[in-house]
Amino acid sequence: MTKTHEIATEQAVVSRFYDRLDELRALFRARLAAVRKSGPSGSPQNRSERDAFAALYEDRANQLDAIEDRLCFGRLDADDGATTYIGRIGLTDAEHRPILTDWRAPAAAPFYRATAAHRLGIWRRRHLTVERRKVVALEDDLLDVDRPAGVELAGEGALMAALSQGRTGKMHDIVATIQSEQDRIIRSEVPGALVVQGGPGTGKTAVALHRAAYLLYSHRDRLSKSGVLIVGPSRTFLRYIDQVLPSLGETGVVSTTIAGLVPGMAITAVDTPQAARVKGSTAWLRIIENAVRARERVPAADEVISIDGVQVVIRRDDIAGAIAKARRRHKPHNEARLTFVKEMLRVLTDQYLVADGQSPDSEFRGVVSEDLRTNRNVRRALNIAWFPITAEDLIADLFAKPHRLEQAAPMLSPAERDAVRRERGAGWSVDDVPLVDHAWQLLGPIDDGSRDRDAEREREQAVAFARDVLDGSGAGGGIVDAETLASRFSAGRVGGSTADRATHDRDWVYGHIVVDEAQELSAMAWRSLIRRCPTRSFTIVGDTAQTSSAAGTRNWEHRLARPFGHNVHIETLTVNYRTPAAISDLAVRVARAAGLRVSTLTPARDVPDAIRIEPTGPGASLTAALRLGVAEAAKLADGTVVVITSQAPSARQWLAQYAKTNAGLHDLTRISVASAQDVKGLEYDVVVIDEPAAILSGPGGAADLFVALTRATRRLVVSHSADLPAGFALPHPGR
Ligand SMILES: Nc1ncnc2c1ncn2[C@@H]1O[C@H](COP(=O)(O)OP(=O)(O)OP(=O)(O)O)[C@@H](O)[C@H]1O
Repeated sequence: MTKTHEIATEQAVVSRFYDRLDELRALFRARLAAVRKSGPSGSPQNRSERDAFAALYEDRANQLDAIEDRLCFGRLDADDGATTYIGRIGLTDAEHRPILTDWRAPAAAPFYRATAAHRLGIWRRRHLTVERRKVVALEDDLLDVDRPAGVELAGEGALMAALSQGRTGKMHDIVATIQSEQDRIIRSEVPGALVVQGGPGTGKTAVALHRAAYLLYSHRDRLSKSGVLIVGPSRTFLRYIDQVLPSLGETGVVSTTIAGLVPGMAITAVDTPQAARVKGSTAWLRIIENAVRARERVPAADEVISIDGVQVVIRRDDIAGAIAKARRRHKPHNEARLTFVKEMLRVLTDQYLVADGQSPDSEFRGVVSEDLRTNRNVRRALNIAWFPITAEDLIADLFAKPHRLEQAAPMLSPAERDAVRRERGAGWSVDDVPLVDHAWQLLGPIDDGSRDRDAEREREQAVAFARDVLDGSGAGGGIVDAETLASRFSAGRVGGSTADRATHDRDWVYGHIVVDEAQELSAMAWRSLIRRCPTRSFTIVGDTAQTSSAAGTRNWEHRLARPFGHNVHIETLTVNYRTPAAISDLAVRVARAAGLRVSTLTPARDVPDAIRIEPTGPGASLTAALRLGVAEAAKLADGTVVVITSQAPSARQWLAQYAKTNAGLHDLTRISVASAQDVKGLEYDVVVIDEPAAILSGPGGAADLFVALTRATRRLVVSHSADLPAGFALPHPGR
């Protein structure tokens, strides 16, 4: 058969898959519309079934809508004559016979694993390149050279084609070209923490995301209820990866940064390396506990308070007893405070009634207790003894008030305590987030009654709705009243998707957590994550050579031993799929010369003229870099350019001004400006680095320069007026 015929044959198959996809989309949309049309009436059971079906149809319709490009990308031909088509999702025909196999199904594994040496019963693996529903190319890997094939051998053509494409600013899935070392990790059933260590561009992020999709597929029952959390280094990074899982048909995943773990904390401050190191230590588990305990204290002396001429004494012994009683409840501080206050009010009410000549069982007991509760002096005295406080206030106080920190943190040296000193209102840093998170666990929310009021309002609405249902349907008949019905409604309520509920619940426990750029996490940040997944089912990806945070790690075993014990399995990726060989080699040389312990990197490809070094006059490097960036962007037919500089704010101003004065002259949408920190985990077609020596001597040091040097998929341009750091000398200098 000629190649054209082969393509036509495959086109017929692929068109059938798209027809079926369209049919299913229409089917689920119609079902969803029908369920929604049935309205809110019906028995409570009908109503909750209706909600469940609506959620199911909506999920499936959304999933089918998200799948469009490259629905089918592969075909396996087995020795026994069977043919299997591999796609992003599985499809069955109208008679429920499988026609397309999900890439995550066991039957699809040979597509990624089979080699000539280990054929796994497969003689041909075919890559289909499909653009807008049209089959445009075929590439075959013949695993049994004795078998004839109609088309020429294509080897790694599909992979190379994928790697050479212009970048769009969004990460794409790699489902059609996953390599076998990556597939092993994606499908790994390792319990506990699976660490994927690898140099830049080795596909760690891609592997982590595909593993999340794989786990959601193969452990759907468990994970669809608990959900998967993805933790990335920045919001920009999360935006960069946000299409990957939907394109694989998975929409129910929550993503966040460490900073985003505590809602409402705006990160505006940056810690010194010394402060970051101190704040990352698990000594804070004890320090914060001490700080909370310091808000539960027996006063120095008894206090006499007069209420309407009757005297009551707030006795130290009574306070000590009430504190002990409240602590025995093992509830968070703000919640346990209710027990403390209740106990003190009981004691004070007794005192008052006796002092007023009444019996302790007096019918006025309730009134007296309420008077005491609302009395300003009583309130103040009880607050001093058991202070209601938010997590943010507790931590801000520790930083701002040296005596409080000294009291809570005797294990820190005076220099360490000084390092974390910060005025109130000076803003939060990312290293503060795990501390506030831990404080929140020990404190809980302050109960100001608003939660009760909200719950009460919600309940009133539920009862009103239940009454309507009873009136409208004639159901109940004295067997069930509106209140009971309302309770049943709320018990069986469908409260949005798992991802929605997880996002809004601070105590949510996930079934699995994926952590990217995990080398940056401090020991305290690991605590925050473990609390969100106590089963310790984690995929952890990172590169210890790229660590820039002083609180991060350079050794996985060391950092993960405490939170995970022996449950840590480390895998390594070595092939660099991103950077052309010349750039990859340069980056490794510079990093090693700067003292980084860089993992071995084997570049998957090279491109000619990948490096250009541009010396400039003193002080002219940044402007030169920006001009070079603009020129590179003008040359690109597709793709993105970034100028990485330690002076990002000035560079942004320059670019904005340039855009104004050269309006219409250049398309500046392809070019952006960033610091080395900003580009962690990201990639661009062309990278222009301004003054590498300045990045090397900046806060992130060699790791930041290594990150900057490894972002380019096509070309690296270096602008410098200062001497280049060691390792830059090119074996064959670029122009
Ligand atoms: N099997 C593959 N097929 C096609 N593209 C791949 C494959 N593996 C990785 N890539 C591509 O290589 C690039 C680098 O991958 P990725 O960002 O996952 O690397 P990384 O190891 O996380 O890098 P870094 O440490 O710099 O963040 C991406 O464009 C990714 O799509």
